[in-house]
Amino acid sequence: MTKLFMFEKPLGMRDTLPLLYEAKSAVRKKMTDEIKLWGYQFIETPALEYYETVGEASAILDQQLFKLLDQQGHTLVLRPDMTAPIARVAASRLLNLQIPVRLAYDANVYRAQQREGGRPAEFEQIGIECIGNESVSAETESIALMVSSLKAAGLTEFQVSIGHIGFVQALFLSILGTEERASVLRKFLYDKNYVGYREHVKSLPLSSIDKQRLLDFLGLRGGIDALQKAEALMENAGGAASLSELREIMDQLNDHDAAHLVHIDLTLISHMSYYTGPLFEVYAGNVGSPVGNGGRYSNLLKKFGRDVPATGFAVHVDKLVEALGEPESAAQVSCILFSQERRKEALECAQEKRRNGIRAVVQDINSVQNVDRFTAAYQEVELFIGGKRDE
Ligand SMILES: N[C@@H](Cc1c[nH]c[nH+]1)C(=O)O
Repeated sequence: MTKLFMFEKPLGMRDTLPLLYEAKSAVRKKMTDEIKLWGYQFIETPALEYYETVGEASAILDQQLFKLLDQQGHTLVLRPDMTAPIARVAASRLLNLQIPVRLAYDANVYRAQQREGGRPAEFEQIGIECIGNESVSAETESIALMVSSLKAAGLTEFQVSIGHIGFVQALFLSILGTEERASVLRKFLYDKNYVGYREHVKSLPLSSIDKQRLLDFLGLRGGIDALQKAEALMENAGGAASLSELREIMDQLNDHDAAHLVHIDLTLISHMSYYTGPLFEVYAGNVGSPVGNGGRYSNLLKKFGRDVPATGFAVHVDKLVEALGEPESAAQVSCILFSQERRKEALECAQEKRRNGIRAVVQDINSVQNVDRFTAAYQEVELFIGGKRDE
């Protein structure tokens, strides 16, 4: 008997059919090859982690975690990102061997979704983490490698925005006084709800000068001149160090020949609350949300007993594939149809093709119901049917 909902999947879960699978694996190969060329080492970690350690460190809303219980009664989570599991591995083992350590990953992560038709709850990220590197050059390398791996994947049109959470915090706290008020404004920025932000600022019990500063803050985007405007807006609010870090990063990106792809956006706020310094996002084509993002997180490793800063990025593979557009064509596959008496010839023909890197399907014609429909999916059809031809 057919069960109701037999073909349904849990909210946010998706199947990957052949065409998309091919596109993803091509992108995956190009990106991971590029990351390896920069000396990063790929690692794998389990999909399930303890809630109390990695789950809490992951800095994502609790309601977005998939939780379950193991046989011993411990709460487990499906990892919502790879940064926290990598911090766990690095802190427990790898940092004893080398500092800084450069690690990379290609893994599925899980974030529960509240609504139907929304975002995927399981998706693939390719990314890196550079752990224990104190200097600004770690951020620059992270951005430059993200740019380089996106280019390697074939992406030509994209824009990186870079901001600094330290600057936002310093400015907001100096004007608003409390973290609670600052967090309300940050939420508007995170949602990119600038109308809501403006309305909220106007309703605050502040001097008109301070209100204007908070409104002018929204304009701190663009080229290097945005940093000058930010300096003017700061009025001793602190945050000068953040701005000079950004200046330094932009300067260094010139040497990586990537500065033209990066612009300043001091209003940038991430969904990840562990960022402590520069943070960035990359947008491409007409994909509505970032294809990748990253930044510096200085306090995460402390949760695993190692007080070192780190930085990294992750690219959302499905969004990258979406930005790259439809693949030109499906993979080329030859179809070799045979009847029993010529099976050997058919197999030899297939072997020869495969040796030359050509994909080949070998199919007994007796099991094909409709030859035209079956062969329509293949680029080339060869027949080994009937009595052997006299050579
Ligand atoms: N883990 C972050 C991306 C990142 C990697 N390293 C630093 N940040 C995310 O999923 O959004």
